[in-house]
Amino acid sequence: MMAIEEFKVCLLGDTGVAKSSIVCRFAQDYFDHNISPTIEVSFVTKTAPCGNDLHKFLLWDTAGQERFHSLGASPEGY
Ligand SMILES: Nc1nc2c(ncn2[C@@H]2O[C@H](COP(=O)(O)OP(=O)(O)OP(=O)(O)O)[C@@H](O)[C@H]2O)c(=O)[nH]1
Repeated sequence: MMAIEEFKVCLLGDTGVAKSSIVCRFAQDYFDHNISPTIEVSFVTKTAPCGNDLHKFLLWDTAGQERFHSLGASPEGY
């Protein structure tokens, strides 16, 4: 039986440093030239095989713009 290992990743950083673009490329293998700024926080999951196991990534993409108060917006906290 396959084991599932879970990884929790939170991206933090100034606005425009490409946090969302990295998540988009990682989760969907896609690049959007006109990607919108993140508001508060977005959550994405990606599961990928690794050897005989599965790796599940839980990704929190926070807003870089201070006015969105992303660190206080997560219902689960960090
Ligand atoms: N040329 C180029 N532009 C990039 C690259 N990665 C991201 N960008 C652009 O940089 C800008 C900001 O990218 P985002 O991913 O929205 O940055 P962010 O850190 O998530 O920004 P916030 O959501 O405001 O926190 C966007 O216009 C992207 O298209 C890259 O590798 N090359």
